[in-house]
Amino acid sequence: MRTSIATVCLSGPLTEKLTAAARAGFDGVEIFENDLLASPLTPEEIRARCADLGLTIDLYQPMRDVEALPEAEFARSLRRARHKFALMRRLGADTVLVCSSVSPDALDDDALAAEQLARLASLAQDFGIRVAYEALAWGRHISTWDHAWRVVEAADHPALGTCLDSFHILSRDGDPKGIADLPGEKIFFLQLADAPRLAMDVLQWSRHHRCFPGQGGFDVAGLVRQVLRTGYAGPLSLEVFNDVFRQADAAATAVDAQRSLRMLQEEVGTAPLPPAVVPTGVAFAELVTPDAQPVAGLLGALGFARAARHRGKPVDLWQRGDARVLVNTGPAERREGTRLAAIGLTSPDPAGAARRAEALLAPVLPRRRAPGDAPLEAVAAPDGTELFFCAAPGGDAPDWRADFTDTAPAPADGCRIDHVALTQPWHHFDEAALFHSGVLGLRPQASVDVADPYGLQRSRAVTDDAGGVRIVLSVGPAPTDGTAHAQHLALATDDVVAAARRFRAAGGTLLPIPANYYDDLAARYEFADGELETYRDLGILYDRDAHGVFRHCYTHTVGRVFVELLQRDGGYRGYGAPNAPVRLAAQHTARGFTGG
Ligand SMILES: O=C(O)c1ccc(O)c(O)c1
Ligand SMILES: [Mg+2]
Repeated sequence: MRTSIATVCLSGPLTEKLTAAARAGFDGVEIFENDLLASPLTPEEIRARCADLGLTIDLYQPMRDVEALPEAEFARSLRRARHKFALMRRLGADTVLVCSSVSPDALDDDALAAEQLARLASLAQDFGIRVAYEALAWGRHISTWDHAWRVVEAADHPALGTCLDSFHILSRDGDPKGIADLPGEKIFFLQLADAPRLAMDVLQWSRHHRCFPGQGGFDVAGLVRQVLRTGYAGPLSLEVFNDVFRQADAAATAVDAQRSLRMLQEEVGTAPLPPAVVPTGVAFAELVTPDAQPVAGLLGALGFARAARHRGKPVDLWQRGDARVLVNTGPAERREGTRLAAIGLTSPDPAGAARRAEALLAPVLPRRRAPGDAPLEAVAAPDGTELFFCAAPGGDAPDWRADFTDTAPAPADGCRIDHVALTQPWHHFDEAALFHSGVLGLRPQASVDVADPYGLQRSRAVTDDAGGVRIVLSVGPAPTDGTAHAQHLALATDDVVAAARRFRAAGGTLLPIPANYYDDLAARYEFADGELETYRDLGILYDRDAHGVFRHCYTHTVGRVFVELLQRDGGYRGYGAPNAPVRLAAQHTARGFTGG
């Protein structure tokens, strides 16, 4: 199906919005009146620009407070409309959106609304224009899709149809079932938006918190399926009012938007995608650093050994048990300090995983192959993290480890990468969750808010069902210090107490946790003799859920990166979220002597 996006979704001047929409692969746009009013281009120039970019203007909007008015006022509506229709001819737009009146002067009179909308449609018809009537969820008298439809049906004018907007329908818990019975040719337009479930005034919710389908809590696909049953043949158009998108880079937002529509189309069956290939494990995490020494110190104290060296690049493989960390000191990587730059994901079908990623607009990375290197497929996540799709060892596909030589034995124990936590740039959070779930086929978990001493941190994990891959995405308060950019690598061990002691004995610094935390723990849980004292001594944090127990502690930070040592017992599923405020505060306190 054709895809369209409202200019209100994107930041910047109109021309930048149009360029971003076209580059991301949209077929058309809805032009918001304010974007046109603020543009130095004439309507003819805007029309030409759209044509050059291969975009159609699918909708012009909105006209407000038009219908169910006393006659003298309605005459003024018609006068306004005549101007707008003349403008639309210059633009080359043939559908106008009229939203249900919010005017205190509007009368609660469906027959009058129908009669006046028919007169408006007659005028529109003279200009070759169609009127799409939409119920705003906060409309004064008409606020539901079925009410708007009844008025359109009563008006019975060929140039009058309805516009369905998923936000207005689903925010009111409207039942979209009856939509399938509408005549498809009378649905003149379909606007799509998702939103998180929030208990707030519906107008504020709509104007500030809409998001792209798949990023909120609405069943947008269910609604689209109903609409498709009618034979609706117009575009799928995104109309998202969102405070973050208004400020974010338009090009990235447009890609995020198009990705969400592609996933939606896959879900409703109108445009298939290469199937998701869910990764089964973390093959490696890659740190890039200008200075190998502090990283080697950290990994060495954690019990890792340098197990191999890349044949052609300054990259070392450090390993402990099943946890593998690449340390890259290549010259091109040195500018940004120590950071977690890449994740290798074990994939049952690396080429298939890359095909899906590409179909979902992930930038495909050059393979940067030296002669003889394993041809690794790689794409970039929205935050720039490189994701490598690695074949499982022992199969037919090339093994990334074949590129490494000087192999030495690594300590064999139960250590593995439990999760990788990546702080997202603030405007990429929803995009990141959609990317990791849609592109990688990982399941998004509930979003949690955690208090940081200087703001609020939101975080959300995406995981495979078996727990082989867990990526924790978070977005923090405005960057005031290093904690806002922090990334971490969480290592699961069979004995976190032993791992913490070993780390400290080897010269590592564990994040000190305030005594008050342990006094509170003592109040909440019963511990065996000496247990709590051990945790207090090592800075180990403790949590329980319905399944089991979680114990974890944190190392000092190198560059942007720190390591969490953890032990999951009895099938504990979370990440110790109740402890996160204490950890964040401790990291703020500790910075300065961490060497970060
Ligand atoms: O918030 C509004 O006013 C508004 C305007 C036009 C729309 O299509 C819409 O869904 C909302
Ligand atoms: Mg709308």
